[in-house]
Amino acid sequence: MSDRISEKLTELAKRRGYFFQSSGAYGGVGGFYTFGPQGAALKGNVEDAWRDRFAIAEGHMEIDAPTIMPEPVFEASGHLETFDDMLVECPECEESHRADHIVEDETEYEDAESLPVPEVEEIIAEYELVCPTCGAGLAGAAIEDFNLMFATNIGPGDSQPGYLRPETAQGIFVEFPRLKEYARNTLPFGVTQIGRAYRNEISPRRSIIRTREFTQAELELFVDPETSEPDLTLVEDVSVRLYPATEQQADDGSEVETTIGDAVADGTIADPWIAYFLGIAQEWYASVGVDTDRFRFRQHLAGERSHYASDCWDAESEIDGNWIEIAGFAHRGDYDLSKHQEYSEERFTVFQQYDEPKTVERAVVDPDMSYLGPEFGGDAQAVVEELETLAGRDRAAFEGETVDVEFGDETHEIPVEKTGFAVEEQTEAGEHVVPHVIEPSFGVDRLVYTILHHAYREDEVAGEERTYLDLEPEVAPTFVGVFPLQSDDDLEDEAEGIAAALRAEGLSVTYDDSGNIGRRYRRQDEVGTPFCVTVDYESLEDGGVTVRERDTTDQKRLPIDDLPETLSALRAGEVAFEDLDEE
Ligand SMILES: Nc1ncnc2c1ncn2[C@@H]1O[C@H](COP(=O)(O)OP(=O)(O)OP(=O)(O)O)[C@@H](O)[C@H]1O
Repeated sequence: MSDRISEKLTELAKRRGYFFQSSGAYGGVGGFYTFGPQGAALKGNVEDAWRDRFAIAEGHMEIDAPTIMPEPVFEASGHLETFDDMLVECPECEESHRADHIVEDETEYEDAESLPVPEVEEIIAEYELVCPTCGAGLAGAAIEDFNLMFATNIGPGDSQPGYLRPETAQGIFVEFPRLKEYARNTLPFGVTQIGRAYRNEISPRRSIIRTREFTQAELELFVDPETSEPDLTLVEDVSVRLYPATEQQADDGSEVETTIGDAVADGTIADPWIAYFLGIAQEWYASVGVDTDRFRFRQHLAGERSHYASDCWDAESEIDGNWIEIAGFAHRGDYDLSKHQEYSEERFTVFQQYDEPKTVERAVVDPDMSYLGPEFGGDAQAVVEELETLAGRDRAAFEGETVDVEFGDETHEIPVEKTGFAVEEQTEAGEHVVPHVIEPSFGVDRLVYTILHHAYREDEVAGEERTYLDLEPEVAPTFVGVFPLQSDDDLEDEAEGIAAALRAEGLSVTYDDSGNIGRRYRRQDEVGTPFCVTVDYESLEDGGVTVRERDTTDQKRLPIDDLPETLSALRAGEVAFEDLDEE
């Protein structure tokens, strides 16, 4: 069944309102999907569950930044320069493809993305690789670096270029100087964001797995590299399946079944913060319905990592026999904040107090800079601050006859004696630290896809084939379906009353009175609704209804008056259906 699930799921998703290609009235456009009523509800529930675990339970903040940001942000972040994929255009049919994906699909190379372009061109020629669309040979076709960001103009004219953000993270990094104030200048602290990201993917494919607009849930944890540590006792017993770089490189390498505690102890996971997040992610993924037998964490190979990341692991789920990345966990060092500090006017540091004051030698400058001249526009204090950062950072800069001071857009050469430069012993209470960043970055769409795929079931009920989604109650778009057995005013009134009472209890309810009861059950099974309630003529006499459980199709007669309480307890997992007493 496995290799057909994706196709069946795409069909089911469209028919039952999970997701479908958008703008269909105009022929559709590749890489854009609309989540229908069921899909939007499932996605919303997944996002709420993520927020509960990664923001609220961890005590982190959540922000909501714009999706369009000005060009300097992406100059600083490096996206303008390097956020490229390898584009190869077929000389025959002119279809665009990702050259690295063609190489990975057709040869033994597993990580072509990290190879230099000329090497990929050589591999294409050597293996005589062909266009996946028309079969024409690709040897000799030039590979182009294609930047994935969508460009736009902010305001009329083209004087202020902007970009749709390719990740939510930059919206957090650029606001760091303000966010650290909200954290009362104390490390570590975390900032989360759930929002849209945009990448002009060369060939979007495989349904909502690779799209051009998607949702990310990201957490940026800002830590002091010297002093901040996670509490690993909270996750040490969590069982995980790891695929470390060493195993991937070994001839007969395989995944390792271990616990977070053991993986840290034997060095398989070197970074304690990454270990911490893998532990909580493992448990959280299971709670929203990822099948942990079809889930693993894979470490990036050295060549695959971004140059600034000291370690990186991906969460991967198995879909029709292939592993797909659904989240990345990276230790990004001080790269992001240092870059924004370098390119902007702000300070991206936190003052970290020493346990005890230290005596240090420091270059100091004369605070009275008024004699520097009119070119500083009376803003001598800003020059002093500039010099102080220079003094603190780089003593060597003072060894010449002049020092270069960058101020405004210009570099000024200032004679050392005019700066009042001297070395003095000072007692310092602490220092300005550029925090390091640990980033768990979750893709919501790929997770929604994984949840649906892993929940897809086919069985037989009363001699008929049935399809159902074994969704966790916490994320299922509808928790309970309520039906009158037949078209009858009294039954309908009673059923509508029950639906209203359940909604008032905070449960998501679908009321359905169309078609025969068997079809209504099938409909809810396919949507993944855990329970259905049917009102029949006896209900009007004895105040009881039939409650049916999705997976087993077992039915029980339960009192109407208790339904809100009983169903809430079932949703919260406080009681199991099989343990409920019948009327
Ligand atoms: N085009 C996309 N469509 C849907 N989700 C995406 C897409 N690109 C990235 N994501 C999601 O965002 C998460 C974090 O983004 P990241 O930059 O690490 O992805 P990536 O390594 O570039 O992904 P890939 O290698 O598959 O392009 C991914 O794990 C994935 O779940």
